[in-house]
Amino acid sequence: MPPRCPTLQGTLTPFLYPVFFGTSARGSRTFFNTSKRLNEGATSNTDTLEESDADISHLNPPPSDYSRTIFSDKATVQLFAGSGGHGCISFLKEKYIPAGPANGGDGGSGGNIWIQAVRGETSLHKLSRRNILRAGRGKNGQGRTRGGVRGDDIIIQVPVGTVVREIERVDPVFEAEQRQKLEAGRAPPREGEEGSEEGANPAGPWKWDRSRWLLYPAITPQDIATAEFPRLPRARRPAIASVQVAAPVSLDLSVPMEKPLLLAAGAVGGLGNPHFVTKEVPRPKFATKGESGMSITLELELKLLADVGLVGLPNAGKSTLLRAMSKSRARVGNWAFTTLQPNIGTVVLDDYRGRPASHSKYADGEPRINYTIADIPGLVKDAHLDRGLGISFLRHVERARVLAFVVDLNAGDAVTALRALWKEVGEYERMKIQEEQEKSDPMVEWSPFRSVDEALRNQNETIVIQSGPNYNAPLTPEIPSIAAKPWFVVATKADLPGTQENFKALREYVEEVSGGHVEHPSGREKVWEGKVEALPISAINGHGTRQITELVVGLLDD
Ligand SMILES: Nc1nc2c(ncn2[C@@H]2O[C@H](COP(=O)(O)OP(=O)(O)OP(=O)(O)O)[C@@H](O)[C@H]2O)c(=O)[nH]1
Ligand SMILES: [Mg+2]
Repeated sequence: MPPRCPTLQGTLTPFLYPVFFGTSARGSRTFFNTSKRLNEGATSNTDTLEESDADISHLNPPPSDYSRTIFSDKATVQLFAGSGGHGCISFLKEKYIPAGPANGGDGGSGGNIWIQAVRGETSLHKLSRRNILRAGRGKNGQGRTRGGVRGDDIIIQVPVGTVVREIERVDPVFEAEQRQKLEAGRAPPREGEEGSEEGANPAGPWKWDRSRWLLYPAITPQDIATAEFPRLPRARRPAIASVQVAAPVSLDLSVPMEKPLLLAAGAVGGLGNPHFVTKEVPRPKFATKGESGMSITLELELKLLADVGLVGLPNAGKSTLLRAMSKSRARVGNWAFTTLQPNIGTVVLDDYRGRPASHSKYADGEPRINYTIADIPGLVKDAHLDRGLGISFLRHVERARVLAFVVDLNAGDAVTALRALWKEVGEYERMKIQEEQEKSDPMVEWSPFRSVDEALRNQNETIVIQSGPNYNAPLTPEIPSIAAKPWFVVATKADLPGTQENFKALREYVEEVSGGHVEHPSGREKVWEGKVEALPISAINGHGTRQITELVVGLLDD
């Protein structure tokens, strides 16, 4: 493993504050030497870029250079799995066989709905605009025992980092199963008492159920009245339903998926008339209709997965920093709330032009070639009381592995700003824990009486109080506390005059926090115990960004 942030003390942007680092000439040599050592002779493209002011026009861009991306991090969608096609009523008819046997095919099953987290997607805006997604309906069966064609499937592709929660589910097959169970357990009617409203005697004969049976077109109303139907087949599920995500859906899609996951299986098709051939009824003039597809309402929430999350007050210079470190074209402006939605930038460590620019490795041993930074709208004081844009955007940095607190050295006391930021982060965490607790509070399941009769007999009303979390598949991994994440402070606008004192005070404060001499700004007990760095930078000139990369790579490797 490479030494973590090897000579950070010696390389702390000496060109910004030479006073802190001895003479400027010695300081800059140290910087280049360190870079050389770190890169082991790598082509110093980045060095030259960073140290010269040649290509910094993109850091203070004209409005034409902003990219405007459509972004949405929340969506509620209603999914309809495909209904099954109807069975067919048909009879063989050939030259010398005028009235042959039944040969109607079964209906095709409805389309399934899948979900897959993929790398290319970055936002949920397509889903939030659609709202309703319907898989294809299965086609009806045909004569000559030809089955209906399956309905078209839908694959919902979402960005990596999407959390999916179920809000509502209507599953006709489940309801039919419950009804059948209920009927099976029902006490036989007492003497002199009428049967149920369906008039179904368990032993038959059964009457026509309009919603389930399909009749031969030539059948007359008299035929229907007198005809006896066989018992309705049980509600069926397709075989693929066995791999369906267990209800209620609760998924955390935090890695790209090779194969999609089945959310809702399409319903099975109806049965053709050959299924109902008996000795008494050799030519049945009925078939069953396809099952109706289930519908699920899902709430999707995107929590961006970046390695570094930038947390700062509005106008602190977060977006400029992102532009300085990556190819992001985030909007920059000298007013608060320039950024209205999160931006992600990728810092390339290895541009494949020479030897690798870092010896950093991912957990699986692969060399790290880049890392990502998330820039979010600025937090204001009392953001947790819904001031400014609120703290909802913090969920995008909540999952970042490293937090970078961006403090403007030219906007008042930097220590106060840093403490205010930590306070908002702490409030966000407190609210989140409270929300999680509410979610896992006991749920009451209540199935009411279905008829006056049941109420009089006091049957079938059940109240089940489930204890513990109601999600039986809690895929959401345990997220470590935000205060336990590695963090550092980026002090921006260090190029402006009169910022030195402010930075000095900030650095002293941060050192005291690291040494445990003052209370951690989050006010929490369990906090990250590493050494907190404060890096002075001038993002607008591209100065000091390399130190951030060195520090981040070291922290990511830990
Ligand atoms: N002098 C100087 N100005 C800077 C520096 N970094 C950013 N600025 C300026 O500060 C202003 C705000 O920069 P932004 O990057 O838009 O700030 P932000 O934190 O993203 O702001 P919001 O998105 O509104 O939260 C812009 O006018 C930048 O040009 C710096 O290092 N030095
Ligand atoms: Mg911004």
